[in-house]
Amino acid sequence: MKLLDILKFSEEYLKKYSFSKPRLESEKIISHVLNLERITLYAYFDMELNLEQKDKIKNYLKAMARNRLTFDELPKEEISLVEEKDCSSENRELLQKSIEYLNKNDVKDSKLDAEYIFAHVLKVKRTMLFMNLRKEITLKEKEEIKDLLYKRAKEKKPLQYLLGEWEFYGLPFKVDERVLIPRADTEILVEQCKFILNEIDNPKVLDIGTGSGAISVTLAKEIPSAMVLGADISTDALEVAVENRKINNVESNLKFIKSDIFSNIKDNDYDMIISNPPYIPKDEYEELMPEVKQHEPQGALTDNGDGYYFYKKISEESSKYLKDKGYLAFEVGYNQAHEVSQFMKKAGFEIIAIVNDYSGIERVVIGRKSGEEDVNKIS
Ligand SMILES: C[S@@+](CC[C@H](N)C(=O)[O-])C[C@H]1O[C@@H](n2cnc3c(N)ncnc32)[C@H](O)[C@@H]1O
Repeated sequence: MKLLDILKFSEEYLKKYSFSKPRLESEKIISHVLNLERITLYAYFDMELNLEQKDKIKNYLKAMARNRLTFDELPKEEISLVEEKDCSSENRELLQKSIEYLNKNDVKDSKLDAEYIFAHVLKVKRTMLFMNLRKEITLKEKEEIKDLLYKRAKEKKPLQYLLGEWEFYGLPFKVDERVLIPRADTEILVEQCKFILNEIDNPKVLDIGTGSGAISVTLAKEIPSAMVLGADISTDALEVAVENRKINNVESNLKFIKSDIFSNIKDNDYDMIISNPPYIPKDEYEELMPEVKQHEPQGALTDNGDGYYFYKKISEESSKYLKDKGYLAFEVGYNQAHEVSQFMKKAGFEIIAIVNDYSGIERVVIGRKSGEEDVNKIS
């Protein structure tokens, strides 16, 4: 398109919006974009405009029409919006190449992971990424993206550790290699426990193997009247849990304690004991994908045995720490629900719910301690 054509187009456009001097306004826009004196424009009528110049002129026209303002009246913010180089296509291409790189390196959710990495570096929400691709990605940001992509593709570092944070039950959690990454399955455990705890006045809850504090923090946040104690054998994990307590502002009703299962637990009046313990059998642990095996803490994943050590131990000892009719709630691994229920029944718990996860796998087992009367009946 030649300069004269764009001048005519611009004049017609402004006429449609009833601008009083459409020709003059058009000349002002064009001379500004081409960095020419307005009175010399006629000498360049045959000049071909490039795509960027044409886009800029059109964007000025749109801004003037939208705001009902002349070129001289446009506010600074509108001008900088138009002047900003639109890097969308360049940035989309970079994103696409990044997805392909992750794909080639066997990263399963390559598209999602690349989008999360871009959003993290550009400091925007992933859902808002595409609206934020106009701006130029700086060299420093590109280097950061490259580094994260490499770690994800070659070192198989989980996305959550790369980002340093992850959402659980809609709440923000700091995560790093000191703790297990909170899983969506565990949200089902939290949801079920919440239903029960909401029916109890000022419930007292113990979370064994608290890790990042995902379960403890969420329950303390969701049920402000609850008093929650999160226990873990790992000092490293407890440090992260303390940070997450602060991030989520639940310091008043959540405490943490270092404890080897019940070794440091003193109170015997809990309304509920919850645990998502290490439940992967040793032989299955060896087969885990590199993301999990090489990066997540081994002590959070496996009991180095048949996978039932913690269920058995916690079931046997929980009664001492629970009120009568108190609850014991477990997250369980694939095919473990039946065996875990047996341990719980043997220890005097009535199974009140077995809940499936989103894939239809039995994921949560909840039991209730028999009251004194029931215990008498059994004995
Ligand atoms: C599967 S992770 C669960 C983490 C967190 N509760 C969650 O659901 O995301 C198990 C946790 O149990 C802890 N753990 C392992 N052995 C333990 C023990 N003997 N006593 C207490 N906690 C233990 C690990 O350090 C780890 O944080």
